[in-house]
Amino acid sequence: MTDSPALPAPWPAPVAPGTVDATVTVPGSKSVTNRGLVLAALSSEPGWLRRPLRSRDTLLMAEALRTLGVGIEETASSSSAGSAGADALPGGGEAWRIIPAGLHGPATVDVGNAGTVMRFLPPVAALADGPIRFDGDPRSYERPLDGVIDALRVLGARIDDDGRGALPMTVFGGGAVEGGAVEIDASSSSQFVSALLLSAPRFNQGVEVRHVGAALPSMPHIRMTVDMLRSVGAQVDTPEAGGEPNVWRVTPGALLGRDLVVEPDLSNAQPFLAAALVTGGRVTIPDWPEHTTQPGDALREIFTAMGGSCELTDHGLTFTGNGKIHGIDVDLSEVGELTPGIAAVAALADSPSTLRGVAHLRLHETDRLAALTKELNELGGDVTETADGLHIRPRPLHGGIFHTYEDHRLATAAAVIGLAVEGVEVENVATTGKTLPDFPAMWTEMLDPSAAPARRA
Ligand SMILES: O=C(O)C1=C[C@@H](OP(=O)(O)O)[C@@H](O)[C@H](O)C1
Ligand SMILES: C=C(OP(=O)(O)O)C(=O)O
Repeated sequence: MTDSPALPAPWPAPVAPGTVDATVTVPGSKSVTNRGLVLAALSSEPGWLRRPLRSRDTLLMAEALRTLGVGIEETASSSSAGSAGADALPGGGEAWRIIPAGLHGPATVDVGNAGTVMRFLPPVAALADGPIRFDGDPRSYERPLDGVIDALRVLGARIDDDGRGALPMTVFGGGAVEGGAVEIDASSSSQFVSALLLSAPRFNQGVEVRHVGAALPSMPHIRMTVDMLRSVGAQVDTPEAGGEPNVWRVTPGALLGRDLVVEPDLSNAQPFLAAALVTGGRVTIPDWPEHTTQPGDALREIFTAMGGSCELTDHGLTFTGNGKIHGIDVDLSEVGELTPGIAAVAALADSPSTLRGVAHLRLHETDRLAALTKELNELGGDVTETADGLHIRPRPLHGGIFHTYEDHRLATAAAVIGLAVEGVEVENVATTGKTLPDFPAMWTEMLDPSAAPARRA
């Protein structure tokens, strides 16, 4: 948890020159893009992903699928336009055309530090032919994967790991997975459940996943998995649809190639909405979906409870701050990825906050509870870790380096603090590239909309 000498100079987080008044177009959802890629790769016909997120996590997913034999091509705006060639991924066509093919090894998958890649792809690899090695950033070795590894073994896959139930590992794909019933403890990550459900239509017997153990976090992300599976023709039984609690069933069957438009990433909208709250200004996020399974939608309620108001219109979601920020006592277990941004706002509030239900954040990109506590306290804050969250007592803060631990959401949280506190410097702001590569420029543009043309020129 120290500075790396190789890192560039920290980014001076700009203090808000006044009340923010901006419209911020947020790129596509990481969670939708990576599910869309996996489902399209497993389909029986080509599909489209429009306005996909292009960030480290999604490019790693695309690259891994290509390594396994899937075609992913950059295209212009419509399906009648020709492909720009398979090597154009990181740049910017408007859509990806995904052409499923026989999945095969030998291959090596770099998961980076992407939970979606390290959890969603091993079941895909088990369906492939040949050995597929999984490796990633040092932190990926520490993030839990046992639920996926153990379940795949029960369902008929062969996996060699070093016995810790974590990366690095090799999946020896046998070209098919028998599937069937399996019990897992997914209390450390909902992504275990999502991972098994996403590939299950291709298992010989489909799957019945039963979660046993402490409460499951991030339920909206499991609903997102179920909705997206159904949208490509899969049959899924869920607890919500009158089934047994904590049991999901997927019937084997072919998946359809679809044309999917990716919603903006509502969790990445968070720092911009927070800017309206913190400065008493107004921020509009275009294309905010009326109905969504994204956890970021909960910000409408959470940030309204902390001050200000929001309105969803044809123009998008407009959040208007009123110059006051109130503390909050809230269970974030369903929306854990919002915790760093809520903690930042809470540190600037007029009363204490308690953020609960997020013990599993200790196993995210970094130990988020420890990192938030340390970094906010080093700026003069008064934050204590609880068994399952944070207690935040606002204090006058001062400037200093905010370390980010290769965690995109720590970096964006620091930028929110910097709006109100002079001299906050964000270490390794480039780590926002995990899900939002353009963050520093978007932030500057939000504070000074006249900067927009220069950036685009
Ligand atoms: O399935 C997904 O896309 C995600 C599920 C959640 O993971 P956990 O359940 O591990 O918190 C969330 O925090 C992560 O950012 C994305
Ligand atoms: C926890 C997160 O990511 P991952 O998909 O790597 O789990 C996150 O984006 O907040």
